[in-house]
Amino acid sequence: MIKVSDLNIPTLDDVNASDKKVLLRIDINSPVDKKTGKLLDDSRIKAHAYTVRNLLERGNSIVILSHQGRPGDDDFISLQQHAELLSKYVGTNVEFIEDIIGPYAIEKIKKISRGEVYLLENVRLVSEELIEAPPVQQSKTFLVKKLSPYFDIYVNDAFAAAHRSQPSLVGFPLMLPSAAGKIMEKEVSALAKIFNPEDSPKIFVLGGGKVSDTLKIIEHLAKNRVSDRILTGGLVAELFAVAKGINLGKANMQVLESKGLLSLVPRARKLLLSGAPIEIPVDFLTEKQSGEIAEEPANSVNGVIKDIGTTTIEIYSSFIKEAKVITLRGPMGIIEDERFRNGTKSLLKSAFESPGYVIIGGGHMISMVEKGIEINENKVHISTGGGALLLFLAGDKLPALEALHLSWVSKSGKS
Ligand SMILES: Nc1ncnc2c1ncn2[C@@H]1O[C@H](COP(=O)(O)OP(=O)(O)OP(=O)(O)O)[C@@H](O)[C@H]1O
Ligand SMILES: O=C(O)[C@H](O)COP(=O)(O)O
Repeated sequence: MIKVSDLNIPTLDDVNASDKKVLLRIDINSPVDKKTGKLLDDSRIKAHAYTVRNLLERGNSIVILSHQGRPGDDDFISLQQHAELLSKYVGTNVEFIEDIIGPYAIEKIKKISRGEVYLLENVRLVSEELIEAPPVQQSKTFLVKKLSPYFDIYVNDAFAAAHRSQPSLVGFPLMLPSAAGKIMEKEVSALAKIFNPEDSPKIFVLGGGKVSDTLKIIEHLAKNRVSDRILTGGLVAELFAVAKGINLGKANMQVLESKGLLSLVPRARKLLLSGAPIEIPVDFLTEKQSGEIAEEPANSVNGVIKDIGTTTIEIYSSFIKEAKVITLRGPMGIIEDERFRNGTKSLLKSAFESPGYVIIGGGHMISMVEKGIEINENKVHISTGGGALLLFLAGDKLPALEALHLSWVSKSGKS
């Protein structure tokens, strides 16, 4: 059993998870190369392979659900590549099923035998999966009603998606005996150990492109007074720069406008005015239409912002080196292009050199952790989570964990 604030969450040791037909939800949503459509990082796939192996050792048959990207985005792709990589890391064939709730998937699921593993197609192809609603409502969706009759238990290992109240994450626990998987268990226990609310200063380095989500996270961090300093990068920094009244130039304003981010400026401004400890870059690495790359002060930017500049790296690094806990999520720049990785890589280096605890989250951020470097697990936690990690650290109750608790209470009669 794991305890998250006042909630008991069942683990694989609390339910009968041997010789069963298991429906397993994982989060193998990974960064994708926009040009080739190939996965740029397989950290999450590698992590969840551990849970799949553990369930196989218990004599189960396993059907896996996961998502990749969001409809309309470049990284909204099939899970075929993921199945190949998962097979490699599990050490057994993970058959890719190009269906989710249709007759083909159902026939395959009916006939699955002990020791077999199937990965169903990207669950976000089912439109219901995009709608967030309470567990009771999600338990009545097509997805949950169609799949649950064929399984004995539901295992949720998707810590990285635990902040979403979507059917595949919160609907099944009301229909089936349910438990947290190994990665979910490991994440929650490690974070409870490493993230002591008393430790200070706590620094959050927040970048990347999920600006609306990150704004919500910063609102929660500020409201719950969890952070001493928030160092912004990526598009998140651009939003706060505009909210501060800095003119980022026509090209960057167009980028923000085309992504619908200008509507967030009033919320960002309110946070700044309320005294939230938000820092923005003093310089950027930019690219002009001619292809020329330059470092420009934040208040006189001409090119398109691609990374933070060297003075910002120096200032941010000095804060990082004095922190007791450093949490990093979302890159500082457009890391798909190696010319714009320096900001992110330098801040990661500073974090590793700092005496403080380091928590790294988000698919793009963890892809920048150098392969093969030695990680001291007592000092560094590399999370599979991005948004979920931050909301968990901000003290929010994650819907997927709440649903597992609800399942435990209703199926066992215990609290
Ligand atoms: N200045 C910028 N302008 C445009 N895009 C940016 C900028 N800086 C970073 N990005 C983009 O942000 C994306 C990654 O952001 P994202 O918020 O998804 O981070 P993440 O670490 O993958 O978190 P998660 O796993 O939770 O999605 C990258 O594709 C990167 O190109
Ligand atoms: O990468 C993530 O944070 C998770 O996979 C959740 O993805 P989402 O933000 O598209 O729901």
